[in-house]
Amino acid sequence: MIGIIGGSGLYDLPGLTDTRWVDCDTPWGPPSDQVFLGRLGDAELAFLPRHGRGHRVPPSELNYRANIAALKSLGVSDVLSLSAVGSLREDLPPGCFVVVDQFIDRTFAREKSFFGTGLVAHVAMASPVCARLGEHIGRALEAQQLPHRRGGTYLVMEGPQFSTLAESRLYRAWNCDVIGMTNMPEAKLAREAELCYASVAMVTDFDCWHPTHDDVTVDAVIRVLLGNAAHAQQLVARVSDALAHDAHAPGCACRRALDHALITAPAVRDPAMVQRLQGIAGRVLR
Ligand SMILES: CSC[C@H]1O[C@H](OP(=O)(O)O)[C@H](O)[C@@H]1O
Ligand SMILES: Nc1ncnc2[nH]cnc12
Repeated sequence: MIGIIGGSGLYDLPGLTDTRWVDCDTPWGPPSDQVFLGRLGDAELAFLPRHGRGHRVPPSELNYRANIAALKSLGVSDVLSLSAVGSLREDLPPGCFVVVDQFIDRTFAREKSFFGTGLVAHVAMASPVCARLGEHIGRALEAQQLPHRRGGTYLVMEGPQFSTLAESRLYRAWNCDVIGMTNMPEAKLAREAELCYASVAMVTDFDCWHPTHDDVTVDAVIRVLLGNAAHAQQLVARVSDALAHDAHAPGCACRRALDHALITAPAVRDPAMVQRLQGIAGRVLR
């Protein structure tokens, strides 16, 4: 099953058949909303609006662990994340799509791991995005002839306020390409859950650094997003179809991310923690 996490402005997924909204609960609590299940061609989809329908939950209060655990519990193996971002580069104007391949995580007020005292794990994050999934997204954007760039660094800020001018200039000096508030710890948790994860960033604004463009506002973000919603939906359809027929998926390294990650000696593992983690790490805990 393919998981779609819809960001700002993307609160449903039209065009599916056999649809239903289902409740999910996880050992970390409930996700942002019910999950929308349905079929699109040969693909089974599970869609979760990241902020809940109507955009109720701000980035710092999202239960990222519950969102990822809920998708995993439904049988999701690949997660396509859709996000609104500000651009930190002149050559990435609003309306452009970026297939993100790196992150700088500047968030500080979020739970970032399923693991902890009693069962410690360290997964690799050098390549935070599934290259196979990123390739499918790149091909789909090309086929749709949408303005896009393959590869880019997404700076994840805590928010909810937008950046100061000094911060925006700093992130540009760090060679970041786009800025948003949500893809971390989402990508880290997907890796811990052994899910293939990739993010498509839809540029909605030039943040606040650009000398001849207005500073970002929610209105401007939503205006650009709504103008691109149909493109995003077509992208989901193309990528889902490619994934449904991808024979390489089972061999993907993301799906074995926990092979060498657990460090707590089996004899001193907390049994309650081990129990809680069955849905996430059961493959290596049995
Ligand atoms: C509505 S502008 C700020 C908001 O939009 C982005 O969210 P998402 O990644 O879910 O599309 C950004 O990260 C902020 O949360
Ligand atoms: N400029 C910006 N900063 C942070 N998050 C955003 N989401 C969309 N535009 C953004």
